[in-house]
Amino acid sequence: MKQRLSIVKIGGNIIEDEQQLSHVLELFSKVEGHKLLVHGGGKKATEIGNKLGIEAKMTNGRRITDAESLDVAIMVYGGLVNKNIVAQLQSFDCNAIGMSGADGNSIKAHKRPVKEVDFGFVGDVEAVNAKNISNLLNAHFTPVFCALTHDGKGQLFNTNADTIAAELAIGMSTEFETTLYYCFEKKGVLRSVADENSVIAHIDSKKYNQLLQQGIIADGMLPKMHNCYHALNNNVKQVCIGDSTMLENSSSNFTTLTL
Ligand SMILES: Nc1ncnc2c1ncn2[C@@H]1O[C@H](COP(=O)(O)OP(=O)(O)O)[C@@H](O)[C@H]1O
Ligand SMILES: CC(=O)N[C@@H](CCC(=O)OP(=O)(O)O)C(=O)O
Repeated sequence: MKQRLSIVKIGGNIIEDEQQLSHVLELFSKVEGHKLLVHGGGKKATEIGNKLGIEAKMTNGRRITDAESLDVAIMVYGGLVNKNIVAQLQSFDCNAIGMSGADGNSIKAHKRPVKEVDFGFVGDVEAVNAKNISNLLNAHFTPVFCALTHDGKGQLFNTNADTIAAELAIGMSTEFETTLYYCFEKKGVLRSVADENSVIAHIDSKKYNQLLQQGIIADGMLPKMHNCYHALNNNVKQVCIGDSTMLENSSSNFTTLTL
C-alpha cells in the first residue's frame, strides 16, 4: 500500500495577509503524514517589481516574463516569500526546506513555445523527480516549493504555482497516494462569488462542464479548475479547494473534486 502525501498550494491573497498566512502555516504544520507546500506570490512580485521600476507586463491576466521580470520572480518567489514561509514553519516545529524546481533537480521544464504570445521565461513542466523529492520526505523534511522551474542547462523559468502543485501531485503519485489541496481566501468553489455560503460541496466532470457553461467558474478559477482536472486525469486520488479550515480534520465545508 502506498503511503499518503498531502500537497497544499497556498494562494496569493493569503500570502499578502500576514495574519492569514501565519494561521494557514500553523494549520499546515499540524497536517499529519508526508506533506509538501507550494506557494505563489504573483501579487508580491508585482508590488516589489513596481518599487524597482520594473512594471508587470500582463496579457489576458497572464504575466509575460522578460529577463528583468524573471529576476524579480527569482528574488521574490525563491527568496523573500519562500524563506519567510520556511522560517515561519520552523517556528511551528515543521522541518521545512525551501525548494525551487532547480533544487535537487526536482522540476524540469522548457520554455513555453511561442504561439500568438511569447510569454518569455515561462516554463512548461516536463518532469518531476519523484525519487529525489521522496528522499527528502523520507528523511522527514517538508519541502516548500516556489513558482520556479529549470531546464537543466542553467536557465530558470517562472511557472504558475497552481500548475506546479498539480504537476507535483501527478509526479509524486508514482510513489504516494496523493491528495491535492488548493487553499485560498474563499471557502471553496462558490455558486456565487459574492456569497461565501454558496460553496459547491462536490464537483464531478459533468458538473464541471455545466459550471463552465453557466459562467460560474471564471477568472482565476478557470486555470485552477483546469489544473485540478489535469491532476485527476493523471492518477491523483483527490483534489480539494477551500480556505484554511480545509486543513483541519473537523472541517467539511469546502469543495471536493472527482472525475
Ligand atoms: N465560482 C468561483 N468560486 C470561487 N472563486 C471564484 C469563482 N469564480 C471566480 N473566482 C475567483 O477566482 C479567484 C481565485 O483565483 P486566483 O486568484 O488565481 O487564486 P490564488 O489565490 O490561489 O492564486 C478568487 O479570488 C475569485 O475571485
Ligand atoms: C507563469 C506564471 O503565471 N507565474 C506566476 C507565478 C506566481 C503564482 O502563481 O502566484 P499566485 O499563485 O499567487 O497567483 C506569476 O508570475 O504570477
